Amino acid sequence: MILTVTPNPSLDRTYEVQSLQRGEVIRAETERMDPGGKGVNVSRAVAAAGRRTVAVLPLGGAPGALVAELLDAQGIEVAPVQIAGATRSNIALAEADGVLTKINAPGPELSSAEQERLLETVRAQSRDADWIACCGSLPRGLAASWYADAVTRAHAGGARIALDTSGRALLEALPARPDVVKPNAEELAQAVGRPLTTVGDALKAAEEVRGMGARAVLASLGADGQLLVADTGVWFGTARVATVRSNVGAGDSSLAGFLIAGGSGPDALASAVAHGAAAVGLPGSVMPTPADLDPSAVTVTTDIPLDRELTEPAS
Ligand SMILES: Nc1ncnc2c1ncn2[C@@H]1O[C@H](COP(=O)(O)OP(=O)(O)OP(=O)(O)O)[C@@H](O)[C@H]1O
Ligand SMILES: O=P(O)(O)OC[C@@]1(O)O[C@H](CO)[C@@H](O)[C@@H]1O
Repeated sequence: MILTVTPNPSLDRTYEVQSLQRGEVIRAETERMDPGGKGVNVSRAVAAAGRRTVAVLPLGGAPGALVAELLDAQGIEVAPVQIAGATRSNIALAEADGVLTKINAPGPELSSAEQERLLETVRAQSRDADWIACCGSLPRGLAASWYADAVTRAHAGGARIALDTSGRALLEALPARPDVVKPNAEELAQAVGRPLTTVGDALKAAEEVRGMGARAVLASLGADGQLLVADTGVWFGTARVATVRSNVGAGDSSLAGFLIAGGSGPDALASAVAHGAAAVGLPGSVMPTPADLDPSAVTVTTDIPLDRELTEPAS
């Protein structure tokens, strides 16, 4: 079973617009709502693959009730922690040329009693978890060391931990030795404190993050693919993508693909890349089903193109 923990979930609202003009009223062509937050998306992708998953998340207010309803409609098993504050709503504005602008709200503040209930729910649910994916930003009230504590407790219970967060929450969790971390290029650049312009830069940064405690690093490099850096080897994966519709949740879909395929080695990387590529072809944060995957479009190699410039250099 893959347990996911999303301390700061969201109601994701995506609007497809022709283009953005600051200061203007922009009429959207389509709108959609998805239950969101990184761990929630991992659970949605794992469930779409027909595998068992439970999503632990605090929920509150009308947006929280809607997130619960949407997850229920998708058949996702949820272990909710009811909170007094309202779950946030995050906005994605998808322009016709493929550029996506995202506005992420800070989310509610969790009281100390709510924080305790969240940890207790994770503990109770983690008994039969093979993997625990701890994902996303921390809401106000949770200390930057929260993921570090969660990793330590989960390891004590025997589960493996995948961590997808950024900034201080990531840096403070690394010494607790998560089994895999999944930074994107920007998060990787932030973690090592320098810009990344080539695949080689990303590889060096990932090795440094392993030096800080991560057992393996699955670095997602947007359109440039993914790097898996582990003690068993280094692999680079890419996939052909016909149309990019929305990259919201592509990283989460990738992490789900990685965990579904065992969570280590080149086959897991191939699954991660196939899931990321399929996710970008779908609207909003719709997670791919096995029918959306095209394994024949995926290439995984140990021949790392160190000098290849990143399409979007990260700083
Ligand atoms: N423009 C693109 N073209 C092709 N593949 C893409 C593109 N964007 C993303 N992907 C695929 O999806 C994976 C994850 O994307 P990305 O690195 O943007 O994740 P992320 O920033 O963590 O996303 P999110 O936080 O929205 O889940 C990439 O490594 C790649 O395999
Ligand atoms: O603010 P965070 O927690 O860093 O990210 C939240 C979020 O952007 O991540 C998901 C995409 O990965 C979305 O469903 C959600 O809106």
